[in-house]
Amino acid sequence: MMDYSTSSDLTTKLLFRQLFEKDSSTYTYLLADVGHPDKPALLIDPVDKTVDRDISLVKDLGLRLIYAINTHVHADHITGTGLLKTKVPGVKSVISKASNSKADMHIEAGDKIYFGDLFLEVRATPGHTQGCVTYVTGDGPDQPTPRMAFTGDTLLIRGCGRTDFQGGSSHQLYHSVHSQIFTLPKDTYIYPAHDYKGFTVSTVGEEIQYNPRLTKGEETFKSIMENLNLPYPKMIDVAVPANLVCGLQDYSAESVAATSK
Ligand SMILES: N[C@@H](CCC(=O)N[C@@H](CSS)C(=O)NCC(=O)O)C(=O)O
Ligand SMILES: [Fe+2]
Repeated sequence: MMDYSTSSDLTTKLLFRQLFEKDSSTYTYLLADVGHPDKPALLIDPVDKTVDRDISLVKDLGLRLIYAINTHVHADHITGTGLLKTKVPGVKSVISKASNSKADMHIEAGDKIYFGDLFLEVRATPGHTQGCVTYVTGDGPDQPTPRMAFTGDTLLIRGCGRTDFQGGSSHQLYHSVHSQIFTLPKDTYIYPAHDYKGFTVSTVGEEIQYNPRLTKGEETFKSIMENLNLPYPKMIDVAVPANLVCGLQDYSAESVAATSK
């Protein structure tokens, strides 16, 4: 009798959705282990404005949301992680220790964030901000998972995050990308936190070959970054202080305590 448990069946354990918030051109990612009886799920870089959409999708798919994760302290929109905590019981907020922000869990390089049998591994990729991290999918015990890197604003498709505020450093960003992202297998999918040109996904191999900034030597890269002449994000003065407390704009003692416990 034929064995139909082919490798494509084995990869169906990971449920993956890419979601978009149009005002800030932000991607939010939903991942879940649907092979696990609880169907545990996580959201990467949720936006406050689209939290209800995300919760509704989680419900439709019968998932149990356990983590709301940020790649960094965003400057252009308010994170949905704090709001998700108030709307979905049991959700834990996650951000890097180096971001110096309030969250339930502070992660650092090498940590693994498990959802069911699957996990995300943390890589420190500072440069756009001091606390930027990239989350890379890892395999379950006996199931291969498509390899994906959630790069936040460190590596964008054919671009990269700016380095002119929030402790940014083009020297650090250059080395983060070359040592932590470009060393991943070339077929690793790149999923960034934003896209302004209509791209949705790239690969490590594609960016090594075609990224117009990061294919250059470091000195040329620094010069490109110094001459971007981008206006500051419109929401920076509101977004950064709010995102340092998980996106909750209510600074009452109860709310901050709830966010940081
Ligand atoms: N116009 C937008 C902000 C655009 C912007 O500055 N994007 C950031 C990522 S969000 S912190 C960035 O790093 N861009 C790099 C680039 O090359 O575009 C707004 O006003 O919100
Ligand atoms: Fe950013």
